[in-house]
Amino acid sequence: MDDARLLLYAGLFAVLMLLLATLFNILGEYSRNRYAQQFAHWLRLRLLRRIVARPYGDFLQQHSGVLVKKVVDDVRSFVNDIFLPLLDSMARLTIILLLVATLFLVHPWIALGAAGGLTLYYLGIFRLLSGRRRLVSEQLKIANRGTYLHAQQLLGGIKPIKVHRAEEPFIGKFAIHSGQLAKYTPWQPIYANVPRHLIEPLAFGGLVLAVLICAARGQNISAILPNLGVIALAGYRLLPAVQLLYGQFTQIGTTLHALDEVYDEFLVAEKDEALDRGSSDGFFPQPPRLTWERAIIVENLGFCYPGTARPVIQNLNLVIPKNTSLGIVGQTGCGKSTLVDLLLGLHVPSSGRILIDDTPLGPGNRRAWRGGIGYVPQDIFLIDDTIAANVAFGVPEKEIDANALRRAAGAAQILDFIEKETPVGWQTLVGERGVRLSGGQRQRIGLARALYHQPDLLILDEATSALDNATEAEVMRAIDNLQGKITMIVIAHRTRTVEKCDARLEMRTLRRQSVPLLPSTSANRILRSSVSQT
Ligand SMILES: Nc1ncnc2c1ncn2[C@@H]1O[C@H](COP(=O)(O)OP(=O)(O)OP(=O)(O)O)[C@@H](O)[C@H]1O
Repeated sequence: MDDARLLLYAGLFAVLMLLLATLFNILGEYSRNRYAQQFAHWLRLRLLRRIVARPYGDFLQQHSGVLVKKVVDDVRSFVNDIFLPLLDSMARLTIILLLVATLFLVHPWIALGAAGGLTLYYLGIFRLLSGRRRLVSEQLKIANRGTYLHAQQLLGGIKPIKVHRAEEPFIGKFAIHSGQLAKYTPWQPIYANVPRHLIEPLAFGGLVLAVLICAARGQNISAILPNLGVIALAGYRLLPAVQLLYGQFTQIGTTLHALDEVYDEFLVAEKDEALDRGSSDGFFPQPPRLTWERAIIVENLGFCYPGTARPVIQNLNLVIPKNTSLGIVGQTGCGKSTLVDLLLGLHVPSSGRILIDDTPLGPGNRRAWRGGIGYVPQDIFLIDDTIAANVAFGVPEKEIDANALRRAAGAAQILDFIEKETPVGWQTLVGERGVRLSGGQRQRIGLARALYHQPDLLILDEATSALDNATEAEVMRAIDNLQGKITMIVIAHRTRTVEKCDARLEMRTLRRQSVPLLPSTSANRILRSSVSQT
């Protein structure tokens, strides 16, 4: 084989090797990123399940924007700015150890000196800046929360904000946090790169100084040149690797707030009592609905919201026989919706209990209990989807029963509107929170949703308040048709809305806790008497 051919083969082999190395690099990078993103997906889901499994009361304490940020932004930040750099650091550390080991074989003292010097230098600067890094991390945590919270508040409440011409104050609140983000984020790369900026002149100056000292001592410079060459080569190979490792640790340090946010959520959810039992593993079973024959019995029920000293309900006793209706009236703020939330198993009573026949309502059976309840709240929550999806709420699209939809919509007096007045009938999109519907239409869709699953117990919390007199009369007629067939609890401000109910409970606002509440003349008795009247 002549020289030219040998050269050609060698060249081709070298190019092939380079291509292979590039391919491995690309594959390695893809696998690493894929692994990290799969981990992020797993973490997001797990975190979301944990959050959703928390008791309803917890959601009254925390803004949903902050929870959304945890699931979306903090997990992304944790994986991209902590987890991936940690993975990289392992690889980087291996390279550094290999370089030092190679150098050790060539020149042990120089290897030890370089390793020791660099370690001391980087550790020193890392420690020196630790306070600043913590501060930046803390400020970024607050600013991140603030931007999410205020953006959500501004865009979620756009109607009243426009009407009250309050755009600027709301944008101003957002701007404060956004400004903090802009102020503290640029420090992240600065802290990461400070040692690099310093070490280059330091290292070069050190080499020059070594040469000058040798020259001053009259040593032969050419004798130390090989050593200096080894030092320069070590520095040339080692420095970028050490610098990258340092940069990654610094990035981790300034993003620790994301880890805090994710970790805190797991800590809260880890506490057994903080989880909705039955979904404590983060999965939500769908047990068959609870069957009951006789009555819902409320025994000495008391409830006080967490963090408040004043009970909203105290010593309440009540029997709601199956297939009867109970009307609840009372002045605003007296606890009607709270009582309903207790009956729905959303709050845990502070005292007393609720029995379904003889079974106390509790963590073990509340999902089964809710399976048989149709509930129409004061504010109907509509998803940005079709009318069909909103009525069948939570039923997968393919499993939606068209007959059940029509039956429920008919009873809620909304069938004609859906089928004759909307552009594409059941497939019409309602817009974010149902903005394309009137208040009355939203309420009737809410009622249809409650009736879709043919509940055993129908709870209407001011369900007809947004309807005009004629429509309310129509809806009430439909509801009255259910009298005697299912159990109903009807909350209303207007007494005439509940006049056809079998029993009526008049609730009153409780006074201060120190005053003995509900003696024989208070709401309990009114309730008992009104129930026993029927
Ligand atoms: N999450 C909460 N934390 C603390 N207190 C609360 C909470 N929710 C409601 N309250 C208080 O509990 C009391 C009862 O509220 P609830 O909503 O049950 O009244 P309501 O009778 O349904 O009123 P309305 O007729 O106006 O709907 C009120 O004084 C209210 O301020």
